[in-house]
Amino acid sequence: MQWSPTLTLNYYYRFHSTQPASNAKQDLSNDSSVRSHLELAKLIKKDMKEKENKEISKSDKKTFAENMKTIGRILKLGKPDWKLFLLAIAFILCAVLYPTAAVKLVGAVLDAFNNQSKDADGDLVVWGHKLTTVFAFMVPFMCLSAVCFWARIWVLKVLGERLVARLRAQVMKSLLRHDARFYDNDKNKVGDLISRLSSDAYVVSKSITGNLPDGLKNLLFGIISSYMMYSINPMLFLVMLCISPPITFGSVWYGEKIRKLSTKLQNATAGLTKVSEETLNSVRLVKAFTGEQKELEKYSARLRKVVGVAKQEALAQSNYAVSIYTLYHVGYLSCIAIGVYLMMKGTMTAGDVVAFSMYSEFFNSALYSLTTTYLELMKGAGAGIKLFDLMDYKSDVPPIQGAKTRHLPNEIEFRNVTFAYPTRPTDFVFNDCSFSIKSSTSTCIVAPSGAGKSTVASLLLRSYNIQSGEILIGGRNIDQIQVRDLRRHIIGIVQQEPVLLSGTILENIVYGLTSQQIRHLTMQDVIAVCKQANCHDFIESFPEKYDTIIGPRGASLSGGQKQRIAIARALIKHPHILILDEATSALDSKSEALINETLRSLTSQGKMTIVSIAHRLSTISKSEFVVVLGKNGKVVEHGRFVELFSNPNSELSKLLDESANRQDEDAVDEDEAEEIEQANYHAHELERQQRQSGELSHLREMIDSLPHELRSQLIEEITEDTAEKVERLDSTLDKDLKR
Ligand SMILES: Nc1ncnc2c1ncn2[C@@H]1O[C@H](COP(=O)(O)OP(=O)(O)OP(=O)(O)O)[C@@H](O)[C@H]1O
Repeated sequence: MQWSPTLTLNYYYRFHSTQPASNAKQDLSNDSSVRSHLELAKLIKKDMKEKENKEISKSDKKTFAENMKTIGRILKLGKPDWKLFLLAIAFILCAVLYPTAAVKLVGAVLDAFNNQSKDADGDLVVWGHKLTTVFAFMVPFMCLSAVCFWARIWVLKVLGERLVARLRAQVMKSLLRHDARFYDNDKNKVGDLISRLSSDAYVVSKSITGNLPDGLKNLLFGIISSYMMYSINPMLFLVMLCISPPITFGSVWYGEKIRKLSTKLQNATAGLTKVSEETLNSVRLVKAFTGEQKELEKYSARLRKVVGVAKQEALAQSNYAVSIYTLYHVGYLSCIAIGVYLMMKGTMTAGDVVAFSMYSEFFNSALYSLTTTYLELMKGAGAGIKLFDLMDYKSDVPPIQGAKTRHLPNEIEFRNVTFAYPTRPTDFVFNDCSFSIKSSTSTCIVAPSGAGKSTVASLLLRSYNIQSGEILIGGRNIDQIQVRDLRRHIIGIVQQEPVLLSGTILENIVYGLTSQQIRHLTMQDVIAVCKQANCHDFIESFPEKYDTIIGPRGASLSGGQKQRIAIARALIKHPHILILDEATSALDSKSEALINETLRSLTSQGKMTIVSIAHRLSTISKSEFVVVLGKNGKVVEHGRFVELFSNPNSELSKLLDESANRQDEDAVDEDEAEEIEQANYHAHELERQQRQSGELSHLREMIDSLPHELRSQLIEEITEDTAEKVERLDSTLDKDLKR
């Protein structure tokens, strides 16, 4: 089926019509055009996104109790700072008292002025004191309030940063403890996790340290101004109370809508971070495949989404603000109107009306802010739930459970192991698989691509739990050994694509050692290991030698140099078992031979069992034993390399023949191509020669057909030079034909 815009429309229509989505997907999947399959990929991603959104909206519907529980958990994180928190509250109290007293003073001064209450010196008397005395008290009070205001902001900022640091540290700690299953999950992409650690932690901290004290301040404002209004005029206060609830309920209802939109915005921003993170991490690949435009389009699509949600949020926020503003001023104006009416009736003084209206403003704004506080708290709780979800994940492989073990005999046994990756639970990589590896030997795992060689390494490191069977090291089931000890003291690994961390070469080499081990280590020890790994010479050739900074992920080193440092990093741990997963694939034959010599001497001294994973015959042949895995998840052959290799019917020979044939086929293809090229050249030359000789004979025929005299005359006229030219042409033709 050819792809066409009509087809796209068709599928679009189907997706938005009653036709089941699975049918459209099926059609696309059966289609042979690449565009259909790319379209299918888009639909699959869309499905995944929808699923994710459903989960988000489910988590949005957390109950009030759950949210409160989360807030309690967040507050617990701030426990070490409770004294600082109390201090902040004291500052808030002090900062609140001054403005409420100032309002009272305004009313009192107005009334004193209206009533002309003066003392014998003719000075205005307020609250039984001269106005100057009252001001002499109010000015330092105001200064103290300003200091408290400043201190409140400072203390809360510090509190917030400490809380967010504690939260981030705890999340990071849990993330580092999670097993491979967690990271295999598509939900836990690195970009998402980074976004959780940065923005969600910030939202939590802001909602607790910013909102909780603000809420407290507004609560105090609300209580004090209610009391003041009640004391000025209880009836007017009751009227106020009738107007205020709509503000409260309106705020809560609309605020909830805004909260949902801002969660949506947070998620859209997280998506943007994810895309940019992936693109920038693979920037070399993007450039090599000129994928800049594609990446920019992906990023722009995400940006458009963010702007779209931000627009919705902006609209909701302006609607919210204008409704609150209207309600708020309706309350305020009604209060003034009733106050003036009461003043005219003589039941209230002008000072009381002014003070009451100012208190009502405090009251309303406190009520409004309290609803915002509530919503922000809920937002913080939402972000907190996501962070606590990350922290609460239960690893299948807890790092510190099991017996502490530092020394074990080096033999390995896979006993009836059945295993499928958690993300593909029905696709069994091993099915009742058994083999054993003798102590202090070197064994190579050989298998067709995708048959599970690297999975053997993952299972030995206990990155995953197996479904059934046992994996034994030195006769002990590895699920009874503490994972941390297993990885720290028993197994050393050099991975297919060794990852180095930013820092110096030395830091990378000693990365796997504990601080105690480093304390007893000398530079001579490091150099000895680096010589074994054949990396000492090139490290010494750098100006900063072992203190050379190697850039992020070892960017300033070649693939082979990285591999050798990774080998040194594994060897320096003196592991009982060394796993080499295509560990020497980037090395030249000289370096590989040197390293193999080191490994041979380590195994012959009985210090180490080596399990290597390789494709190349040169690497496989260095191992004493070979385990051949089949595609059926079982071992198809196991034995000494020499014996299996010398037997042409062995599975190993067949596997190696297959790959050799593949190489031969490639070579045959190259020969064929050369032959075709040569044949084309000959054909072309022949054609040219025929054309030339054809033209010549035609000329001869023309000359022969001329009358005798004319022919002689023409021949005379043709100079010797021309004859020579013809001769030369003839001889060239002869040469060409001979060639
Ligand atoms: N994290 C994972 N989640 C799900 N499936 C996985 C995961 N890692 C590997 N697989 C699948 O498990 C199977 C075995 O993979 P493995 O990497 O062990 O093969 P391999 O023999 O080392 O292959 P190669 O020689 O190509 O490196 C493959 O089908 C692979 O797609």
